[in-house]
Amino acid sequence: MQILDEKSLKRVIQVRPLNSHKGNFGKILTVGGTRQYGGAIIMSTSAAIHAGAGLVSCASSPLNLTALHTIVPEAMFIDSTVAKELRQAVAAADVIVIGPGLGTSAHSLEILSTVLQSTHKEQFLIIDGSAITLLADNRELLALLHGLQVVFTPHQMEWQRLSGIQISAQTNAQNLHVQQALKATVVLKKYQTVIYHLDGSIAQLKTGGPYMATGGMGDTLTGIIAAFLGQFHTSTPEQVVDAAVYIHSAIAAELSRSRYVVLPTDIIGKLQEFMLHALK
Ligand SMILES: NC(=O)C1=CN([C@@H]2O[C@H](COP(=O)(O)OP(=O)(O)OC[C@H]3O[C@@H](n4cnc5c(N)ncnc54)[C@H](O)[C@@H]3O)[C@@H](O)[C@H]2O)[C@@H](O)CC1
Ligand SMILES: Nc1ncnc2c1ncn2[C@@H]1O[C@H](COP(=O)(O)OP(=O)(O)O)[C@@H](O)[C@H]1O
Ligand SMILES: [Mg+2]
Repeated sequence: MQILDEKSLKRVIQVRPLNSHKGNFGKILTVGGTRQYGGAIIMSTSAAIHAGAGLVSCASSPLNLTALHTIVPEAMFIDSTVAKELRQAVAAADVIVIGPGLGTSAHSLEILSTVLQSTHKEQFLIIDGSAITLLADNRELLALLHGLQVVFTPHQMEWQRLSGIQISAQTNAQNLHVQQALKATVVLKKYQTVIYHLDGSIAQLKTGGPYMATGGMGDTLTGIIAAFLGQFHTSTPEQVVDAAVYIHSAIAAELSRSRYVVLPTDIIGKLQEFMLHALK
């Protein structure tokens, strides 16, 4: 098993070519955010922007539009209640995040279904939060993932729902068995997160701690993974996911030296500086 460390990050982050533009650093679409959970998709979107994504669009309820643009005017907005707009936005993306704050209503399920039907095999699809819970409850949708490049980012309860493995029985052997059947990368989030890769290799995080236990922390991670997959093409997708998971907790660990808890938005605010330092 590989332990994630600074080297995991340094091998992925690259100096940007001078002759480049926003189109070279990934078009990201984040999908989620009901009335109740608007903050979740805003944090995912903001994290993607701060982690260097070239163009980021957020598909959400119009209720979240003003808040989104107040926090990150860099983001474009798609009305997720209009299926045609959503389909077009999915088609235009390199990386799609679905799930932060999506909720589990019938309308949330429609949005998930539209996104899964519109995603194609050249894109990366990061499935998190409510989208994992919805897939666990509507297993016929799993067939739509066939042939797609999927990264699941469940916490232990979401993984229990999707995999059927009780939290107390979530051993590497059990988890690998289900992950390999899903033919997807699984980032199992917990104290010392474990990443199960498509080739059967396993990476583990020893960085990070309970100062990260604030709602929105996982939503923020999805945006970082998306931005990294969208812009770092000299490493394998496995290495890129490892680097994104590492930087999220490495920033938290550094900030925890001077504060009791580290907020998801604190991590977002530190991404640009930390990425620059990783180049040195
Ligand atoms: N500000 C916001 O808008 C927020 C929205 N959120 C969204 O809320 C929706 C529901 O997600 P939740 O995760 O809150 O609810 P879930 O019901 O999916 O999971 C939470 C439950 O899982 C248990 N659990 C067991 N092991 C865990 C682990 N290792 N990590 C985390 N929880 C563990 C918790 O105790 C809790 O009972 C998602 O769409 C999520 O994106 C949350 O991210 C919280 C913040
Ligand atoms: N005690 C802890 N030690 C290390 N990391 C933690 C701890 N508690 C939470 N985290 C991290 O915080 C994130 C929580 O993700 P998640 O539960 O999906 O949050 P949310 O859905 O509220 O955004 C994960 O990356 C997890 O590894
Ligand atoms: Mg979550």
